[in-house]
Amino acid sequence: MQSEVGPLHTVLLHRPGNELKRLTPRNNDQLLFDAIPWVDRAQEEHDAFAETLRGRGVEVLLLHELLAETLTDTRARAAAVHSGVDELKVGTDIADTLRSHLSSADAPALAEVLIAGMTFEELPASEGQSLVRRMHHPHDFAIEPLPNLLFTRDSSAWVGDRVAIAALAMPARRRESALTDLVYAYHPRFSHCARAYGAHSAPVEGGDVLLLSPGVVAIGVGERTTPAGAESFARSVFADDLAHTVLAVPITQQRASMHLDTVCTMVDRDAVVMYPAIQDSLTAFSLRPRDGGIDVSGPQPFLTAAAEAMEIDHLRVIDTGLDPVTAEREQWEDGNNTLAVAPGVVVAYERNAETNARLEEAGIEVLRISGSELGSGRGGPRCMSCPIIREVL
Ligand SMILES: NC(=O)NCCC[C@H](N)C(=O)O
Repeated sequence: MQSEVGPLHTVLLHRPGNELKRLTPRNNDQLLFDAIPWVDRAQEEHDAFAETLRGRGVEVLLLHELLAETLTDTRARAAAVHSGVDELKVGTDIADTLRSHLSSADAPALAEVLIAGMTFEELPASEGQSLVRRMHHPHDFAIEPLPNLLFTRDSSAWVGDRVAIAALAMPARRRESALTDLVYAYHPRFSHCARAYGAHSAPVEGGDVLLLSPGVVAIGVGERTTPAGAESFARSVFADDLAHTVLAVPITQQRASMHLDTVCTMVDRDAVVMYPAIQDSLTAFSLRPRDGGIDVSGPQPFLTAAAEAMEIDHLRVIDTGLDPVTAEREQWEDGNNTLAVAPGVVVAYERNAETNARLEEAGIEVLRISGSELGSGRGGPRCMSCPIIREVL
């Protein structure tokens, strides 16, 4: 994977399932959703998203299916049971009960529990009633559900022929990368894939990683990816010879711009769609390998640093030309979060009518999908997809 826009060959999605049914007005903030999605409709929207990609010749892999296949491997099962049970949270008695329950579940059932979680009420009956079980509300989670698994972009990201397992910043999402890690480690399809970064490193989330051109990676640093994460990610891609320049891009630490791809995504070889409010203020530090270390220069304007590193005259910005209120509304609804399936062809939420119209005026083909329910987790087509293979441009 060397770019954001090379013809998309294979992508990893997660069709939302029962984990979304765990969301309530009491837990949605902690689980990073802004509303309570209508699950059947979210699934329909997601199916239509997958069909749009298949219609363009893209091979769609579904994470739940891959995980169930992975868990037929006994080593993967052992690691999965280990990662699913938090002994500090449930105490030793329940941890033992849970481990033996999960160890005896078949692969699809185990995959389902690891994704949808388990409440104390759903725990298998055991002898006696431990203090932990008696003091927890029956609807509290013994295993937390993973509703944000839908956003496959964030828990792993491919750079070149290597996969980076993200180190996720938010507690509600940390367990996601344990599952993607298992799939890449034990699923036969990935048995030969090499790693670029590890889940036990400083926080880096895939939504912050943009492959601007072969050898040039931009990393947003803000609410999720930390400066230390960007630095160690750069060290890792330099060591593996996957990049010659990493741009570390400070973004505002707030929910509306939680990842770099919420304000800027590539729509063509030399073009981005960008939230107008940040266009002039976005900056970047340029990191390059030097003498076994890292040389840091800047900061300079992001567009200048990007064009220089990409060796192009300038990076075209699709000037969405929106009034500030419309721009803010459409940015919040992931108007800037497009997924390119080929240079100049992107998938976007239909609701961002004005941004999409401006993309089309600039010559970009827009494949519209509906996302009224999918968007309640605050993520668009790019967030909901992890490209695995793109053709080289
Ligand atoms: N790349 C992205 O921007 N992903 C969207 C993640 C949304 C999710 N609810 C989160 O807060 O992490």
